[in-house]
Amino acid sequence: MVPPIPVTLLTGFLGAGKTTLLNRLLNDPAGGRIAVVVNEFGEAGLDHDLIEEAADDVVLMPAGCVCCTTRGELANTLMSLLARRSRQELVFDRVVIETTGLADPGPIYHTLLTDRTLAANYVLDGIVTAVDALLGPRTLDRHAEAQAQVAMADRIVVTKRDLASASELRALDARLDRLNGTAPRLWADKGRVASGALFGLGAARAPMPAGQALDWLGGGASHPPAAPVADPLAGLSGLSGLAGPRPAPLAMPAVSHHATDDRIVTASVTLDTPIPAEVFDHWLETLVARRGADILRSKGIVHLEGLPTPFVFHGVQHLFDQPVPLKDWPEGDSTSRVVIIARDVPRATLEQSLAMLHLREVPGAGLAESVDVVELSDPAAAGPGR
Ligand SMILES: Nc1nc2c(ncn2[C@@H]2O[C@H](COP(=O)(O)OP(=O)(O)OP(=O)(O)O)[C@@H](O)[C@H]2O)c(=O)[nH]1
Repeated sequence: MVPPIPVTLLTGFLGAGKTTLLNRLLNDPAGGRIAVVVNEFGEAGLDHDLIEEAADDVVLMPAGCVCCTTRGELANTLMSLLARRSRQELVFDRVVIETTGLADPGPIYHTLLTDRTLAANYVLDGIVTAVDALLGPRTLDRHAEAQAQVAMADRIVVTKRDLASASELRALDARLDRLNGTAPRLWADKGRVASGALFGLGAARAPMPAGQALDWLGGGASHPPAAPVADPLAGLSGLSGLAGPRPAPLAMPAVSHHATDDRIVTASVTLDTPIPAEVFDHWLETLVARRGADILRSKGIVHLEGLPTPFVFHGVQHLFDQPVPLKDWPEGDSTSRVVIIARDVPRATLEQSLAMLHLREVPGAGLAESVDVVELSDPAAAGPGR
């Protein structure tokens, strides 16, 4: 079977430096040959004009925002890329979709997953979000889209470092920690990042080594990108936001106290014993049914009862890619770890939901209500996350 083509979603607010980054990525040998999908916002087609290399491999989509008005168009564009590839008119190993600054990555991911032909031929490699070191904080104050782009990211690239003071950089760093403590962070110098740092992020569907999965699940904020985790157990325990049996060298960031960032909340759980499959399914179904639209990212390494190795799962909003089996997992280790990043869901609600994973069987109606349903089903309860 031909392996699916990895797709990178390059997102970030207007002017954050996406095109500058993309121009560098096109020259990164680690990326192989890259087909680029960009879209015009307005009529200028500015991005297209700015992309210097690989002109034949750049596909310009019609005007409109890639996340909503042109979802069908995006599907058509990706299909046309496939057709041109099979006719050997285009040769490429991966696709980068540069979204407009206002785009929410969720619907694009939706397109990739739900169109049967696209899903068979493409797989999301990762979401890369550019954040402007100088203007980023103000943008985050004002635009929920910018917060969502950060919260959903697998990698955050801070751009224009040369324009910000050391204290501004520290403040931004702390803020990004709060919005997304699980995505490794790097700095781009006029678009330059370490070779390969933005590709092969682990969301792609392939058996994944344990260390890589842990890195993907979140090694904590770091720049340069986090080194592979030498001791998978240490990495895993360190990601827990809850008290665990092991020390937590990479503790989850504290919940934001900034007024606007309070809308984005991360909660996580670590479990030492395998989870009954029905409990896991029930938990996920309940969460998605009640809060699917508010779940920006969910990811985890999950050890189910009766299975020899854990698998990696990840989702954007209510959509989930195929679970990926993990290889090289330490024998005898049954640790599971699940992280949820949500918007407008109280932290206590997320933690209550995650607590369901400790159950040994699917709760009956009475227990379900006491554990999660009351909170989860009550949108009025969704105030600023705590
Ligand atoms: N000083 C400085 N300027 C940068 C850096 N990276 C990008 N820029 C500048 O920032 C401006 C915006 O960069 P773009 O790459 O066009 O940003 P974009 O996110 O693609 O912009 P839109 O497509 O309009 O959303 C350009 O003038 C870049 O030259 C950097 O590291 N330092």
